Amino acid sequence: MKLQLALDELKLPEALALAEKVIDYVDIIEIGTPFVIDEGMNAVRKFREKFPHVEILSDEKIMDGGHLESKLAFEAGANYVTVLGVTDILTVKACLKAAKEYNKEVVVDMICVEDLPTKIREMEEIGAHVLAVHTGADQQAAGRQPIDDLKVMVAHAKKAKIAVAGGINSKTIHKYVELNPDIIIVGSGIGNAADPVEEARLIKQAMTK
Ligand SMILES: O=C([C@H](O)CO)[C@H](O)[C@H](O)COP(=O)(O)O
Repeated sequence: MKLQLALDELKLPEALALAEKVIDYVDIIEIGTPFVIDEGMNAVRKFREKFPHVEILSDEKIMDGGHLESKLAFEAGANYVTVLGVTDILTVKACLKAAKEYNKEVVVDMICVEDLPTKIREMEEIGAHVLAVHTGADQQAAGRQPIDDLKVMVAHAKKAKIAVAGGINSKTIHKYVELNPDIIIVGSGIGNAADPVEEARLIKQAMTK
């Protein structure tokens, strides 16, 4: 089970400094969507330079132009790029084509997908590498969590790797670990913690028990 650190809210120097502090507990560094909007692929390149052996995900949440936008991430050094499950299947296929050319992986973010079982089947049929259930920040503010979607994902996914995101922290990590996803994504739980290193340590400890 991998821990993905989502870097969403920081500027590049602060994000690099945070990652350096917690890197021992982190398997995948996510250049989060707000960070991508702010810094572009420059952030992916800087993290690739600084952490040559750590996996990097570019959270572009692609909605169109799947091949071109995936290529940007892979050429900058990302191992994974995200595409939205709610988009056209042609866009996801275009991301997968780029991933094959660069020997990288595509994560389908299932945020706002209404019929998860059908979408899971469609995404597995075309060979998506990772399927991520995700309760977004605005949904979290309305009190929602990704645990029920993760249960549906675990019941229906047969071959894709499974990821989960949405407000997870050291207090809630255990119920997600019990469902044994391949990747647990934590952003604000670590980034906004009073002691981010201790929070990352507790989360990783819960994942490795
Ligand atoms: O994908 C994310 C969100 O849409 C902002 O871009 C976050 O990276 C993801 O939800 C993890 O962050 P937390 O929910 O704060 O753990």
